[in-house]
Parts: sequence; structure tokens; C-alpha cells
Amino acid sequence: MSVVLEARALRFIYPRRVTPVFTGLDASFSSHRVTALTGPPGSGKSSLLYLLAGLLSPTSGHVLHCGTAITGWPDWRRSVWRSQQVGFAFQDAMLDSTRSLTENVIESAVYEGLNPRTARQRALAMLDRFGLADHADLRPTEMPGGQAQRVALCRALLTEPAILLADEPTGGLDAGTTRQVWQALGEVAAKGVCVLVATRDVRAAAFADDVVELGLVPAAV
Ligand SMILES: Nc1ncnc2c1ncn2[C@@H]1O[C@H](COP(=O)(O)OP(=O)(O)OP(=O)(O)O)[C@@H](O)[C@H]1O
Repeated sequence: MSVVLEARALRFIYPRRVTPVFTGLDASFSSHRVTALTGPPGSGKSSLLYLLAGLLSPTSGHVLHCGTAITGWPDWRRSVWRSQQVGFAFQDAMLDSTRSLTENVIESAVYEGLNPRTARQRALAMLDRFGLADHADLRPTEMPGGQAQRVALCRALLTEPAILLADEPTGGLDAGTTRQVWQALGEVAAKGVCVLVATRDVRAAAFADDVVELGLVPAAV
């Protein structure tokens, strides 16, 4: 187990906003661990994932990957780093409604160079692990609601990233499926991945190895 990602003295304010989201956040995240990012709506769970992925730049402070500040890099370098190291399961899974779940999972990885046969094998194993094997050939519109996040997780994991960032992966799922997703995330972490989950799930603490609770910044700060 080693620290993979760190937020150091992270301050962040969205353009044209008065109140910062973070005013000096320090946190570290390790391989082999599932960390739940919790906190009330608006406390910055999603924003922190975007900052850690280098999709947003902090107002001040740094994000470090294995001790190296990615925040000082030019965009292109962060983008290469992200494609090699990070899998991001966005809250809005943005699935292609004209393609099957399997095709949705493999498409971008194959586009980026993953062998199509390997991609398909991995996708089917992943869909199975996340309880979607029976839906593999369905289109997103043909499956029940709340499933898209699991497809997004499979897609994010296809390139076997060192870091998995998942935004609300269990939103809208029943208790049994929620447990299954957390268990699958635990198995991903057990292979050495640093797993971060932004979640409103009140039972997150029971499933995650670590919990980082974010708070709302008072408006006057
Ligand atoms: N693109 C944006 N532009 C301006 N402000 C934003 C933007 N996205 C989020 N915010 C604001 O930043 C703060 C943190 O939002 P964020 O979505 O990161 O919190 P969250 O904890 O993930 O919330 P939720 O649980 O509702 O998803 C909120 O006040 C939100 O309104």
C-alpha cells in the first residue's frame, strides 16, 4: 500500500463564484484502498475528483501523483498522464444509446489502441463482475434505470488504470446491487488500484476502507 494521489493545500474556486469550494484541503489516497468521499450536497465531492484527475486546475495548492505535482504540467501532459493512469466513471455516464453495453464499454479503449479482442474479453468479465452480464447485448435504453453508472465503471476500468475515480456509482441502485458494486470496487482495490468514490450513500463508511468527509465552506471565507 502506498500513497498514490495527494491534495496539498488545495484551494479552489469556480470562475465567477464568490465562495470557494476548498480553502486548503489536504488529503492522501493510497493504492489497495477504497476511499469514500462523503459530505453534504455542494461540499465538493465531484469537484475534488475533477481536480485529482487534472480536469480542473486548483486556484492554488497542488495535486500530486506518486509525489510529483501534476498541477504544474501543461494540459497535454496531464491529458497523457490521465489516459495512462486514470479511469474516470462520470456521474453522467453519457452512454451511446445506439450501441450495446459491451460496445459502450470497449469503444473508447479500442479507439485509444487497446486490442479489440482483449477489450471485449475484459468488458464481458467486467460486466459480469458488476452484475450486468445478462444485459451485455442490450442498448442503454433497454435496461432498467440506475444501471448506467455500472457501465461507466466497467468502461473506466477497461484499460486497467492505477487510479479509479467514480462519481456517485451507486446512485439509484437497490441495496443488494449497491453492496455488489462496493464489493466489486473492493476487489479492484485489492489488485492495487487506488479507488476513490464520491458518494451520498449513507452506508459508504461500512463499505469503504477509508472515508474523507468534506464540509461546506462558509460563504464569507
Ligand atoms: N461548473 C460549475 N460552475 C460553478 N460552480 C459549480 C460548478 N460545478 C459545481 N459548482 C458548485 O461548486 C460547489 C461544489 O459542487 P460539487 O458538485 O463538487 O459538490 P458535490 O458535493 O459533489 O455535490 P452533490 O452531492 O450535489 O453532487 C457547489 O456549490 C456547486 O454549486
